[in-house]
Amino acid sequence: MAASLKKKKNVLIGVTGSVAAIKVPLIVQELQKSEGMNVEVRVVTTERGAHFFKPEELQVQVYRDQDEWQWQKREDPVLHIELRRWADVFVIAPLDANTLAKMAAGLCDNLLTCVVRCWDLTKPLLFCPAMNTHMWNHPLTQRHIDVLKGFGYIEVPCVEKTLVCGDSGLGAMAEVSTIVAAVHKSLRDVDTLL
Ligand SMILES: CC(C)(CO)[C@@H](O)C(=O)NCCC(=O)N/C=C\S
Repeated sequence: MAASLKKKKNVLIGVTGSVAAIKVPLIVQELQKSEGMNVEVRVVTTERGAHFFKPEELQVQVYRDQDEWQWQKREDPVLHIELRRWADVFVIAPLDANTLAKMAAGLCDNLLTCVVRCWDLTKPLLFCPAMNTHMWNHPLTQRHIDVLKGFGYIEVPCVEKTLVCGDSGLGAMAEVSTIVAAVHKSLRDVDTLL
């Protein structure tokens, strides 16, 4: 069946303030290809995340904190609720240490963490940690990751690399191909569930 006839799947990509966000344009491109699937991609970024890529170059809808404050009157939509309804899958790539901690504690002080805080736990939420090795090795990291996995969120584990700051070790975001494959798997799993 032609991809266009397949049921459209909506993928929301969350972007936070790790230097790995330089890979976001690649992730978007690969997900838009998605052979044999009809995938629509949108992006929600934190202000720190937007530092690492040019939202206007992505050719997809990119939501930022200020978009939440277009709300003026009672009947206006609430953006983080609209995004939770729209998305079939939510993949946060990269997930920096700060937003990891916020998610584990239920903080929701920006658009991205508000979508997380109201997320429909019957839909897949994938997270791709990315941080300096010394941050990764702090015991808080695994403690927070275990909390997220306790909610049923799916970890796409970081990998060992010589990081941009010169440190070597764990903390690098998973490869783009790994992230895309994990999203495709969760989309197929959602299909079999429905
Ligand atoms: C940027 C990329 C993808 C290049 O291969 C890789 O170094 C990475 O995932 N880094 C994320 C770790 C990080 O945020 N380091 C911050 C200070 S060292």
